[in-house]
This record gives sequence, structure tokens and C-alpha cells, in this order.
Amino acid sequence: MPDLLPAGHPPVATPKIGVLLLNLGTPDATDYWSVRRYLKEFLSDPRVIETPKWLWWPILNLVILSFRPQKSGANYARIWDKRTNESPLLVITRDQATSLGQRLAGDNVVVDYAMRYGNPSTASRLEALQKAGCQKILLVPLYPQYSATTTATANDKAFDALAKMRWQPAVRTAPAYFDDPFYVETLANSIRDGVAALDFEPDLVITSYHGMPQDYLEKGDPYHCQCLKTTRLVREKLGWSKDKLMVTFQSRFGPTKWLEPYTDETLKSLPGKGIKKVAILAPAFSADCIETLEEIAITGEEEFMHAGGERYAYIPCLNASPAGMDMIENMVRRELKGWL
Ligand SMILES: C=CC1=C(C)c2cc3[nH]c(cc4nc(cc5[nH]c(cc1n2)c(C)c5CCC(=O)O)C(CCC(=O)O)=C4C)c(C)c3C=C
Ligand SMILES: [Fe+2]
Ligand SMILES: [Fe+2]
Repeated sequence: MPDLLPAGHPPVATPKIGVLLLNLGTPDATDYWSVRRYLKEFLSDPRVIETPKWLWWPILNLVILSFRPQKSGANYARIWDKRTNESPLLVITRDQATSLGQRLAGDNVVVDYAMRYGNPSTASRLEALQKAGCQKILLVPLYPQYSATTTATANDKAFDALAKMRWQPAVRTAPAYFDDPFYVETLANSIRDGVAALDFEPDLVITSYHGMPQDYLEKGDPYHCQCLKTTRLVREKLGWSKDKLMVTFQSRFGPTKWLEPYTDETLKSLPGKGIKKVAILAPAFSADCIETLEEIAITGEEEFMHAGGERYAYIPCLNASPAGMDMIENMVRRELKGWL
């Protein structure tokens, strides 16, 4: 074919299908400036912070970005992947893309990954897929529960990049998978196996979801309901009673009211109610990251034990585990129907 192209004709790649895994993003390093750059991009997103720009700009630039990068950088340093000198979120998302790529290699599918904030940027990976000949691309925001603050802004960023392309690929977006039976079963199995592997019987298992300002729920963001539904479906799958599996919300940011009950306050209050052995997991995260490894696995344990708790265990995210990848592959193959 290439020798039939007239002089000056741009090269034409064999048509392929692209799958782009999208996650939130993470700093390139733990130093003040790397974390500041990441936080500035993240917290300047109007999908994440809805405070009017004239009010938010001085708060962000003069207050938050003066102090938070140092504090967050120290927290990132506690969980940094020493093997690759990268953030766990980046390492795990890349592993997921590699594994999915191997699983779909025979189907003329190219798999890549990109971040909403920081690197690798969504625009750069979409361009790479297009250059590789992907005329059809499936965007897969790796958030089981939809939120405008995560899923929608990931897709927005991709569509911003597509808006600049002359030859735009056909694009699909994968929906949130909070009630996908395969996801529910995989999560239930991870809890059952995670608990069975402990050397204690937890009084309670906590599903701790990333929080969100309460007024986003009131304005119509379905995230809260989808979190509750995931836990209900998992509880039904496990055949557990209501008092064995609880929902909390973590990672509160700023002075406004966020979704309740708060994970940290719950952990501090449980020992006083006689619940002294807990296991905890974070189903809103497809990959372990600062919010799970530092906030829940490390600080959560410190808070619980300090309040009189006796045993505490963190059950990891599905990550790039064989079961987690079976679930992602199942979802991606379903969303590629008609293209494969
Ligand atoms: C400020 C408001 C925030 C909203 C709303 C929010 C929603 C939200 N976030 C995730 C997933 C992740 N968040 C992560 C980090 C993180 N989140 C916020 C703030 C909001 N998140 C901040 C300021 C940070 C940075 C960390 C810090 O400085 O403490 C991450 C981890 C990134 C990493 O590098 O490891 C993820 C993943 C969801 C699912 C969600 C839904 C409502
Ligand atoms: Fe967050
Ligand atoms: Fe709700």
C-alpha cells in the first residue's frame, strides 16, 4: 500500500482499535515543586472545586499551595515505590495497561494509559494512539463509581484533546461499573479472601469511599448513591448482615461538609463501642495510591489503635491482580462489542 501513495502524502497506518485507561494522576516526585505542580493543576479544575474562581484563586495560590505540597510530599514519601522511584498509582495503572494489552493483543487492540492531571498526559497518549492507527478509541475512566469530579473531568480532558485533531477517531466512553456483577463479585471475593487470610476475625469490615462535598450530591452527582449500591450488592453477594459491612467516606478536604460518615471519625469512635477488630478497604479506587496506602493503611491504623482498637487490617485494591484484570478485561470486551 505505501508505494501507491502520491508524493507528499502522509503515512497511513493500518487501522486499529485503541483502549485508553484513564486515572487521576499523581506527582512525578515527592519534592515541594513536583507536588505543587500536580496539586495546582488538580485543584484548579472547576469540576473538582466549584468555588467561584475569583474567590478560589487567592485561597489556592496564597494559602493551600504554600503549605499543602510540603505536607502531601511527606505523605507521598511514606508510600513511594522505591523499586521504580515512582508513585504507586502510576506503577499500578501502567501494570494494568500492560496486562490488558497482553490480554487483547490478538484482537488488533492497542492499550495505553493516561492521567487527568500530570503525566502521562491524556492529550499525549491520545495522539500516540491516533498515530499508531487507532481510528476507534475506547476511553475507560478507572473509577467504579461515577462522579463529575473524576469520571466526567477525565472524559472532558480527552475530548479537549480530540477537539484539536484533524482526523478524529471514533470514540466511546466506558460507563461506571459500580453495579457490574463481575465487579461486585470480584470485590466480594477480595473481601472474603482478604478476611480469610487474617489471623483474627474482624468485628466489622469498612468500605471506605473517597469523599466529596455534600452539596455536589445535592446538585445531582450520583456518586454517593453508587457507593452505597456497590456495598449493598457486595454485602448481598457475601450473604453478610448489615452490621458486618459499613460505608464511610474519607479524604475530606477543606472546611465544608462532606459526605458522611467520615472514615477517620468512625475509626476513632469504634473502639469505644466495643468494635476493636476491623478490616477496611477502599472500593472507589481501582489502584492503591496515597489515599489508600497512606491515609487508610497507615494513618487509619494509627487513629484506630490510638483510640483503643486491637487489630486492624487493610485489604488492597484490585490493582493489576489476576482477578482485577479479569474484571477489567470483561468490562472492556463488553464495551468494545461491535468494534472487535
Ligand atoms: C478537593 C476535592 C476533591 C474531590 C472532590 C475529590 C474526589 C475524588 N478523588 C478521587 C480519587 C483520588 N483522589 C486522590 C488524591 C487527592 N484528592 C484530592 C481532593 C479531592 N478529591 C486531593 C487534594 C488529593 C491529593 C492528595 C493530597 O494532597 O492529599 C487520588 C490519589 C492520587 C495519588 O497521587 O496517589 C485519587 C486516586 C475519587 C475517586 C473522588 C471521588 C469523589
Ligand atoms: Fe481525590
Ligand atoms: Fe445517595
